[in-house]
Amino acid sequence: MAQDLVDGLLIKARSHLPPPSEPLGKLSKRDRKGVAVIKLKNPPVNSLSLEVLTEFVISLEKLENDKTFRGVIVTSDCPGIFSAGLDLTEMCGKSQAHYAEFWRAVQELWLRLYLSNLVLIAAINGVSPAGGCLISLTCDYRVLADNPKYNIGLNETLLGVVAPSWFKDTLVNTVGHRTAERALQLGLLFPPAEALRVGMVDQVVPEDQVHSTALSVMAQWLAVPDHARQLTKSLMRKPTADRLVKQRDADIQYFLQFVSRDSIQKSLRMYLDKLRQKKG
Ligand SMILES: CCCCCCC/C=C/C(=O)SCCNC(=O)CCNC(=O)[C@H](O)C(C)(C)COP(=O)(O)OP(=O)(O)OC[C@H]1O[C@@H](n2cnc3c(N)ncnc32)[C@H](O)[C@@H]1OP(=O)(O)O
Repeated sequence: MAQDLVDGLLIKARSHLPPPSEPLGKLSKRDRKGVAVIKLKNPPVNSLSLEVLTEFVISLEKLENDKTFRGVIVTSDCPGIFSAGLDLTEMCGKSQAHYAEFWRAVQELWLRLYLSNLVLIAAINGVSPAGGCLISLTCDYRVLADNPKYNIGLNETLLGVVAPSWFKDTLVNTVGHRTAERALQLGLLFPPAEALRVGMVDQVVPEDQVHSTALSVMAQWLAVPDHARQLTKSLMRKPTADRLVKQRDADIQYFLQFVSRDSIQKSLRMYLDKLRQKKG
């Protein structure tokens, strides 16, 4: 893989342009070695369309297979928005085959991220609801920019849908059962200070320090021998991932049934209309 990936890897919805070079902060070259940056770029809100999900998986797979890389910083190229979560238009008015393909892609990205051998650090530089939050929760460490607008959480119930069991498991594994239960039932989106208090994120820092902090944290995680850290990560996470692996097809069937219901289609459409009308 091209060496310039060390400096940045843009995931774009409609382009496969080579990544622009990006300064990697104050760390020395040695510290930066082996660290790639995945910047989500699907304006206006970095929604996770089928195309973005697929490109994300391909990029991760390439990085996993390239032994030059030991860590990835996941961040956003859209100002103020880490990711608006799953692309709601992929779940509205489409065919069963499309829903199945979309959901398999969501599963695949989660599995890739959650079980990645790489150190993944989320540099959360914007609002991060639902699927956006899930991406950050799969990372090994989360740094959130201190901006009151940058809420983070699994707000699915507010859309009238249910976060799947593996979304729930990812949250429980991060914040514990009681906090997860309350957050999931109420669809809570936490502002930075609250997100830190409940353990949804590991650090809150001024906005201009998110990237440099992510790099410092990365250096600490990369100081641990890879094989020991990777096996420990697997020990912690594989039981959760295996629960989905064992019932992937059933999970897709459940999603198909759920998303095809008239009541769910109505809820999703109303939510999208509300977003669109917000502009006035
Ligand atoms: C058994 C399984 C059941 C199903 C489980 C499904 C699990 C679901 C997971 C999800 O991730 S669902 C998505 C949840 N996401 C949200 O609730 C976020 C919604 N968006 C927002 O709150 C805001 O857009 C924002 C992210 C805070 C940004 O606000 P801003 O004011 O900057 O932009 P907007 O004007 O609101 O949006 C611009 C543009 O983008 C469209 N849009 C926003 N979010 C999405 C999305 N998730 N998917 C598709 N499109 C989205 C929005 O409608 C606007 O469109 P236009 O009006 O420009 O056409």
